[in-house]
Amino acid sequence: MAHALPRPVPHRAHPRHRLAGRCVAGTDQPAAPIGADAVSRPSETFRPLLRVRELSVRFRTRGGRDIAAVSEVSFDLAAGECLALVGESGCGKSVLASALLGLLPANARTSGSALLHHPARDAAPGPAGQDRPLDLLAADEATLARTVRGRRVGLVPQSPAAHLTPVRTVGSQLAEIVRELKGLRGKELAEATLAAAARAAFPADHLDRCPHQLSGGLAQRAATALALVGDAPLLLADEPTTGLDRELVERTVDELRAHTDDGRGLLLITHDLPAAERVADRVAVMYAGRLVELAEAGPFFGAPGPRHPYADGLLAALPERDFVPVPGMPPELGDLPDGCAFAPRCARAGAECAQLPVPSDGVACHHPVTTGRSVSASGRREGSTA
Ligand SMILES: Nc1ncnc2c1ncn2[C@@H]1O[C@H](COP(=O)(O)OP(=O)(O)OP(=O)(O)O)[C@@H](O)[C@H]1O
Ligand code: NI
Repeated sequence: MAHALPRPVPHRAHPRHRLAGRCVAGTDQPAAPIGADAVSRPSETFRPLLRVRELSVRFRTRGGRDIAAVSEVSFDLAAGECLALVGESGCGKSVLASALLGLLPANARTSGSALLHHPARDAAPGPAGQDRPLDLLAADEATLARTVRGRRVGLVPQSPAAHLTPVRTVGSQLAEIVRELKGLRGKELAEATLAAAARAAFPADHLDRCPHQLSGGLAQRAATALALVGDAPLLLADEPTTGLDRELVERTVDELRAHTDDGRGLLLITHDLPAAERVADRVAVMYAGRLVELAEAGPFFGAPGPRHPYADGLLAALPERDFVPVPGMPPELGDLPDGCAFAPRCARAGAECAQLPVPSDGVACHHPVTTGRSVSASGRREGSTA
């Protein structure tokens, strides 16, 4: 049975297609570069929703080894923007999202900053300092629990089953969140709960089921419905389309994209590059804990294509393209080289790759790719190969 969302967002209407190759949504500033040079970006008019600088996460194992899960990640997320975060399994995407929400385990140590702004109020700072951005990495647990999670930052978790209460129906969990965040009661609450389920294409006739009675795809939709209720200014969606068929993938990412209307932001963590191409304004590519490329989605998926050899390989691995996987395996995050971590898998690697590349103009590579590609992630032809 098809469970329709109220209004699928037409692909061509996305802001990215109006902005591709130009500026970050709603600003006069170019897209943020990665790495240390991002810090020096002009900031008088650019008011990002989220400004992450030099974010690192280290896990200390029982054996005393350090796992470098996230290293010196810097990026901005503008109001109204969808940023897709992509990269192979284990490269640190979920750890990054957990760090932003204060959900890391006790053996984790973070450094850097992640400033969450009040988009509407930042234009006119208030007298009592209430409008100052909140550093999510420095905030205490009470602040995160009371004012951030679900309210200022929503999360579609990667493992919905682990985040849903197993012994309560989806309907009661959804109603509880709607009551808490919207203050509704009685008939209005029932109607708003049904509407919240429909937003994530969760079928109304399954609301009386407990999470363990649901398929993986339905549990995913339940988690998405819960995350959307608060209309949080920033939404982190960690693999929100796992277990969904193509049509539902597209409906789900369109609904998430619609979340960015009215100046809200979306960080979409996904393995699904065609889904990222469909809705993202920009793409951040992560490898072994580092951002290796941060690019406008239009040129990245179309022409001239990605510039980091790893990003180029990720796109080439798609069935719609060359269907050739990136050779080799990602490195152990507990035993990273001093230089470029991708070098052992990179056909372009040379002696200079023993040094860590300094990010420049959105790419961290000593010898970025310069030739273009001709086919989009979804297989669409986008002009000739450069
Ligand atoms: N508590 C922990 N202790 C030690 N290492 C951890 C811990 N949690 C995560 N890691 C490691 O951090 C790395 C990054 O994991 P993460 O879950 O962020 O990857 P990911 O990019 O989200 O992958 P996937 O696409 O499979 O979800 C992995 O190597 C993982 O083993
Ligand atoms: Ni993950």
